[in-house]
Amino acid sequence: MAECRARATSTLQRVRITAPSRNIVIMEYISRLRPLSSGSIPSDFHEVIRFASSGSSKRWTTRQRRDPYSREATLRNLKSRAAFKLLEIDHNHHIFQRGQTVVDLGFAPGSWTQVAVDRTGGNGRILGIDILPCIPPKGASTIQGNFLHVETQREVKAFLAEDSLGRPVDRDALGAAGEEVGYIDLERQSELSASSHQGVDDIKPSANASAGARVVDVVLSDMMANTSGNSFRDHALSMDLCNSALAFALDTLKRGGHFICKFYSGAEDVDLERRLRKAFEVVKREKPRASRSQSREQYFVSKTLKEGVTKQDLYGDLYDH
Ligand SMILES: C[S@@+](CC[C@H](N)C(=O)[O-])C[C@H]1O[C@@H](n2cnc3c(N)ncnc32)[C@H](O)[C@@H]1O
Repeated sequence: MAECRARATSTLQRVRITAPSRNIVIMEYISRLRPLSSGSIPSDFHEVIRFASSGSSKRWTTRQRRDPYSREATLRNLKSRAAFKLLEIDHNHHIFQRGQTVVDLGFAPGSWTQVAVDRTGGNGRILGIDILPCIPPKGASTIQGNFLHVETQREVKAFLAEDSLGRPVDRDALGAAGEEVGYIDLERQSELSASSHQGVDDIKPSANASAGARVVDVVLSDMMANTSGNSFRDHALSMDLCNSALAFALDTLKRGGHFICKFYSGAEDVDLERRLRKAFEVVKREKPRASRSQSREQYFVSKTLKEGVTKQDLYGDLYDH
């Protein structure tokens, strides 16, 4: 069954890559005309954090209203309060630089993606993946699919291997300077180009796509399904997601690249930490202040991929696809 479905909304362009097994459709946000101004992402976010309380109100809505991170996220046009976790991690560990390629696993609703777009200076290459359908934040491309499925990961690698995909788009190439290009124009343009030359609908993955091109500077994973209340089950699922994300990162990160992943603490997180230490120069556990104190979530911040480490070194043939 196709996991990645075609979706189109205004200012989105449909891009088809011919994957080995089937056609997939990826949403590429073509309108990089108005990247987030740096003023949209709080540089004074620690001021917000200072006012945070761990206050436990009974009702979620009341909690949201009282939560300074939620209020601040709304004011700053951020998709969710989760942005403040990544902002704190970046503040402490200096993850992002201008022009980087960033893969954001479990991106929806998109606040980490917004931070990545902003922190890479509006000219980075940002790709989000989520099992849920979600409109890409401005300046990012997204793929909908279950990241635990081999096919989804192949599609992500095929996208990354095509250097032209997900890059900032030249406004003048799309329409007259200063003019907003609408969805219908983009659709029409896409139809026209498909008939006249090799357009985005005909791009074949490069030969190195399935081998995993090492073009990524940062892999983020905030993936987690809704918690079930069964802490053993939640921990086990979280470990599956983290290990899958790490195996992917080892295939796609450049040497010196960084990997940040959320995990639900439990008996097996020491095994994950051991693997991370084999692969990265620096590994830290973080509990950002925006992470609710009653939640078992924590983050591994792993910096500087060591030379020559492969997923086979850490997992044998477990993720051999
Ligand atoms: C906590 S949310 C991420 C929030 C996001 N970082 C943000 O800032 O908006 C976790 C996301 O992981 C996604 N997710 C969970 N399991 C997944 C899977 N197997 N494949 C892809 N996405 C998954 C969920 O759909 C959800 O959107």
